[in-house]
Amino acid sequence: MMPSAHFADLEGASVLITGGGSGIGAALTEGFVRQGANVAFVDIADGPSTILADRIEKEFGKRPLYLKTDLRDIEALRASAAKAAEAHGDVTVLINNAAWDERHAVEDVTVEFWDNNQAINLRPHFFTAQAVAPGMKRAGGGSIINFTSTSYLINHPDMPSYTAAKAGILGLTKGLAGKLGVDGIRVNAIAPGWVITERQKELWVTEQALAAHVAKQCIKQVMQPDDIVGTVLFLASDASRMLTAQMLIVDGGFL
Ligand SMILES: NC(=O)c1ccc[n+]([C@@H]2O[C@H](COP(=O)([O-])OP(=O)(O)OC[C@H]3O[C@@H](n4cnc5c(N)ncnc54)[C@H](O)[C@@H]3O)[C@@H](O)[C@H]2O)c1
Repeated sequence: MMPSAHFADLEGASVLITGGGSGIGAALTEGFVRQGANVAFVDIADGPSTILADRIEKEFGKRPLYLKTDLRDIEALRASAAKAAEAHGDVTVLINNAAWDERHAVEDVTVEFWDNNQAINLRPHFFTAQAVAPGMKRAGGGSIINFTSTSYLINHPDMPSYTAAKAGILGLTKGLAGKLGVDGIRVNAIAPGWVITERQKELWVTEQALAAHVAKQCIKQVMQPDDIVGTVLFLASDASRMLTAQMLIVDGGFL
């Protein structure tokens, strides 16, 4: 369920989301459009991204700007960040959401696999921030929200390269927050628990694993992509004006 809250300062805000075409990112794209924000998103998945932009335009009369970009290509990513600012004004909300949660056995990991994994799961988070920071400074401030994951905290054994990147994102968040805070730029991380996207259903969900996971949550409900939106809106808005360098966990109270 989409959150009912309305944040007036997000109306007309220039928002850039990575991986905004499917999964949690798609819920974020819709969630920010619902607030009246001008959303640009980068993704590589043409089909879902175009279907999403069409649906949102039809439903809310406001089309998010889909910028096809492989975020492993930093020059292309920089160009897309510039296009978002051209279209909507200086980006004041950046959400680093895209990731690749491929499972991998320790013995199978090559240097190429490791580098490719980090090039999706960690490296873009720095370079998008670098790209939008001058515009945020010009605008008098901004909010950067980096997606990490509880998987690195709960002994998830099947994706060490991913969990290493997700732990790195917290270090990056704190490092950037310290540096960019003087310009009014806040940098926070959000760590979801298990959120049941279409991709999760296709690849990783089994009835047994999901039941066991939900049993450990205080709130015994399966988390949906929409359940992540409210916390991100809060972190983006001036409701969280003095909140920076933090990680908020949204996992239904997994114990
Ligand atoms: N779903 C979960 O259970 C869960 C749990 C913890 C953390 N997270 C985090 O939340 C965020 C969103 O997760 P999700 O499950 O919606 O992910 P997802 O894999 O379903 O979607 C990621 C999006 O990023 C895009 N993307 C992937 N590689 C790309 C590339 N090279 N260039 C451009 N775009 C690319 C994909 O096309 C997709 O639209 C991620 O950072 C993930 O690590 C998710």
